[in-house]
Amino acid sequence: MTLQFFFSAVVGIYFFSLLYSQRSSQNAVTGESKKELEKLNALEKIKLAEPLSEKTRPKNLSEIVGQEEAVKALIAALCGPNPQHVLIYGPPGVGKTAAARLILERAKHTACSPFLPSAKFIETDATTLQFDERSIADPLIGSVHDPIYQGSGAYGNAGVPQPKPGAVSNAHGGVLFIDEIGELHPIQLNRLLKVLEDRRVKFESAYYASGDKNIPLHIHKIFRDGMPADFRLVGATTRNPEEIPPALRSRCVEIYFNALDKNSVEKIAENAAKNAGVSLEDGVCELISQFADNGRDAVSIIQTSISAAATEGRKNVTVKDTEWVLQVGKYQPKVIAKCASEPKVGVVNGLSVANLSTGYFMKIEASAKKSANGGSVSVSGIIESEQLEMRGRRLIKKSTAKESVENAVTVLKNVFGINTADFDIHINFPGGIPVDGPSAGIALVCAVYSAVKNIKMPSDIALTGEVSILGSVYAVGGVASKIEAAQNANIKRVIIPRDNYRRTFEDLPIEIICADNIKDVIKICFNTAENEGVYVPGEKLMIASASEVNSGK
Ligand SMILES: Nc1ncnc2c1ncn2[C@@H]1O[C@H](COP(=O)(O)OP(=O)(O)OP(=O)(O)O)[C@@H](O)[C@H]1O
Repeated sequence: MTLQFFFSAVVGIYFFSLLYSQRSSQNAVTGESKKELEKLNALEKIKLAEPLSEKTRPKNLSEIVGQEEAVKALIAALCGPNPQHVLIYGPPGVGKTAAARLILERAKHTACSPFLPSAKFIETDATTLQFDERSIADPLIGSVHDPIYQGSGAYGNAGVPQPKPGAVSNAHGGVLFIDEIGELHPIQLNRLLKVLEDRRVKFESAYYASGDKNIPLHIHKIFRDGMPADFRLVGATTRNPEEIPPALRSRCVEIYFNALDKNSVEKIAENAAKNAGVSLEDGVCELISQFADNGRDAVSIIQTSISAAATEGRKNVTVKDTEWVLQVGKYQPKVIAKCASEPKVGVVNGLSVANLSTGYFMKIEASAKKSANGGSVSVSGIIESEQLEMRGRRLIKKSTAKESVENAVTVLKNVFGINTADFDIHINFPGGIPVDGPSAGIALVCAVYSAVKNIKMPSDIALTGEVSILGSVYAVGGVASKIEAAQNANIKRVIIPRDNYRRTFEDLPIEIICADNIKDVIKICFNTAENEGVYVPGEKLMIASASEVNSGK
């Protein structure tokens, strides 16, 4: 009896002290939490003014400058009754993110759109989405927090696995924007594609048992049916289309954003100042456009100029303010290549393109010296090879420009009977512009032809087109962007492959001439009064008018 009483007393004291320590630790936690909550509320009350970056941001799609076609394509893809997934290509800072943000707002105001007013725009960046092989934490797709990782939380103690939604579920019913989507790990991309297919995320856990009564109903439902993830994907990338996995490309509408021209950069600076409620002295926008490579640079220069003016209590930005910003920011003026005013021997205007959307005007130079030693061909100014990161693989690509030079030399032999072994030929690509070899084909033939024959190449013509070793001219990519680059360089005529011709080119303020064969190209370029008497292959013709050539006469 005494022993029984003793044991009951010990057990009683044990449970009392356990209860007491639980109560006191609960009190301590509640007290600590109260203090933290007060601190958080105090932080919430502190508000700085709206950041300039938000004030200056475009407020609607009409403020997205220089991307009219791309914005039209975005509206078609996302604002109709059946929105599609979209992949946006384009250089950095040209409005891809800004346009994607605004497109959902437009869709919400379109009667036939399935996006509800509450639809969310979830933004994430693939470069910050770390890939976790064990899927313990996956901010993109979501993950299951197994009890072992939850510690002593309520679910952890009860042995309940907890599914955590990722960005794909947070975007349910809205748009998921993934910047730099080309940087996603291949396994992350495969998981994303599966979600696009199923429109929900399926979770698995070794801790889940369908008959476990401890597990709450909502968790049973998630494991059984998956978590909803019906959204439209908008991926943006600065990479080239061929570097993006075909499985992703085939599920998306592909839209191209252009590099911005001088006028667009000026307009962006002007709009940013207007949105910030600041006036600009004449010449500020013009000055910015000489230094800013893209819209982001323009806005950033404007923002700092506004801040500089504000330190003196002004709401107007002067040219001096901006000059100071450019000087302290070590901005360098952009070099905009223009065509030469005089024709020259061996100097040809070429056109190239990056991302299929950014055209470049570039010079190609050739010299040919008589050789007594069997001749030689050398090339300078090109990158010999480039390394591509492609879905986890590293590829080394040989320069296609070098191969094109070899093709051009063969064309001179095969088509024009020129013995190139009589010359030391040097071809130079000045300016460090990326050269897409095949499309420089016809320009290369003209450069070497001009150098070998010692006849001048007109300075107002630019060329793009691939040439076969038998002289046919083949279609190339990015012709519209190349023509735009030619216009900016004050070019008057552009020779393009006939298969690249589009009716819309008729409305351009620049003459577009189509060619099927390299002989046509040589006639157009060299059969000029200035070259009278110089050998030009084929019968001697007057330069055909653009309409004659374009209609194939
Ligand atoms: N075409 C444009 N029209 C209007 N504003 C622009 C344009 N391009 C850039 N901007 C301005 O620059 C800011 C940054 O541009 P944005 O983030 O949209 O570029 P991005 O193309 O998405 O670049 P990145 O690939 O580096 O993310 C925008 O918030 C906007 O203020």
